[in-house]
Amino acid sequence: MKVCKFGGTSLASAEQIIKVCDIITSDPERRLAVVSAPGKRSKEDIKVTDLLISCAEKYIKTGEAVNEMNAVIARFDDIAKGLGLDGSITEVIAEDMKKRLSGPVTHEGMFMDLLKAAGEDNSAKVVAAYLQSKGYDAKYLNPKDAGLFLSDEFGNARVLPESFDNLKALNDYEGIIIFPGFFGYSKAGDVVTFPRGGSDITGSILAAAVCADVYENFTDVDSVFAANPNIVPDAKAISVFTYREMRELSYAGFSVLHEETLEPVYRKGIPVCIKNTNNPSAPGTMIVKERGVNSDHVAGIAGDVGFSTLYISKYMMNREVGFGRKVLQILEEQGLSYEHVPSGIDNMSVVLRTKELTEEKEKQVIEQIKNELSVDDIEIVPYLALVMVVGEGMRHTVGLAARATNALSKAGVNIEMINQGSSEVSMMFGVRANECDMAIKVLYKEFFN
Ligand SMILES: Nc1ncnc2c1ncn2[C@@H]1O[C@H](COP(=O)(O)OP(=O)(O)O)[C@@H](O)[C@H]1O
Ligand SMILES: N[C@@H](CC(=O)OP(=O)(O)O)C(=O)O
Repeated sequence: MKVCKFGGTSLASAEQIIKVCDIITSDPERRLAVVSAPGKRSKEDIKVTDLLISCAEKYIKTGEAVNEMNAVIARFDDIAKGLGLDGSITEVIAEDMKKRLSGPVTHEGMFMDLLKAAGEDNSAKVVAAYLQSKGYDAKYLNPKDAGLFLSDEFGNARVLPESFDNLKALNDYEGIIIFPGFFGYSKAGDVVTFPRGGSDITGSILAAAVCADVYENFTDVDSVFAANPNIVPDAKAISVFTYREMRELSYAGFSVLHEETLEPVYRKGIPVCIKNTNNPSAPGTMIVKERGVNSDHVAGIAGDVGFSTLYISKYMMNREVGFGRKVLQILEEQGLSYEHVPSGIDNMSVVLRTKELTEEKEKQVIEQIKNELSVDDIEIVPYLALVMVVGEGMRHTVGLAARATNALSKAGVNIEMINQGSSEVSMMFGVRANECDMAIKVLYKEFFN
């Protein structure tokens, strides 16, 4: 069996959904399809998930969101009409939206997830209805009925291990299953979503659970390129990446695949193929366990903004047993996870995601570290970007770091931090956020031109 996932761009309009259904039905092995919420039809358009977030925010603030709800229903109605479906599917969606928007908000995170999930849930109902209207044996399946259980971390859920056993049964269904991505249910029965872009994760979980032959991830590009094509327009198309390379690159900014996608399929050794809904005959990019490493030492270059650095210095830090543990414990108490911890004899830097750092948490962390660890200096500096050079062949190649630093310095990009060694397949450079794109461009030129 092939598990295929279609992203928001592939579900954005009736025209796109017809392409999706043609792809599904063109191969009898494609029996399990995961769909996202309708995405942008043009650059200026708004994704349905973003409409739903605005709707939830308005309801939380004012207790009503009729206009926002109608905007969502109108998007689906437009699609249903374009697909030639009768009005009953729009009625189902309108009822569903009204139900989600009834009653008091007892928990904001929970309510937000309930609303966000409506995009994928109703998208799956529309796709299933269209396939049925064309005479196919297709059905919408709700994640609760399938047994997809998640942790109750609203907006940031992780799959619970028992889900894999539950979902195995999907193998036995003979028709086509249309499964909404992005959300599942907590053990208490509440809707919980993955982080944004998380329909990719749903697809990977299903592929692992049914031991699929391949997990096909359909998007709007012919392949994954060696750098983000929005930054390097003529970037080289890459035909094969390893799981490790793709994990590092998606962590660092290759938004084509969510960074948490690969874990379930990696464990089962299921290959992933990124393909284009608008050009399904193009071979796409394969992601596999191993690839032959030839002269392509560097496989890709990615970068992302949105990081902050906590700088701590204390004379003789190296002699203080437990110093690092105490710093990380203070972060843990504030519910903060860390990304990287480069250190020297008398200083330690901790890289954090800026979006996790509220003003209050920042104040608490600084005060606690000052009081409990008597440090000489401490500050949190925002606007850090991490740029990664990734490739399986890098560990066997001498001089790559020198080439990278040289290229950055020639372009006048100031390197704030370097981390090499914790991963055998990557080098990480911390640069100022406003120099991120420039760093990607010069590194691409150095290693690919
Ligand atoms: N290295 C890369 N290779 C290909 N696409 C990339 C890369 N980095 C970022 N992208 C972007 O990822 C987009 C596809 O991902 P996404 O917008 O999430 O699609 P979907 O709606 O299918 O989920 C592409 O249109 C492209 O702009
Ligand atoms: N619709 C959700 C989940 C998702 O995965 O979407 P997409 O496949 O369009 O990236 C979001 O916008 O975050």
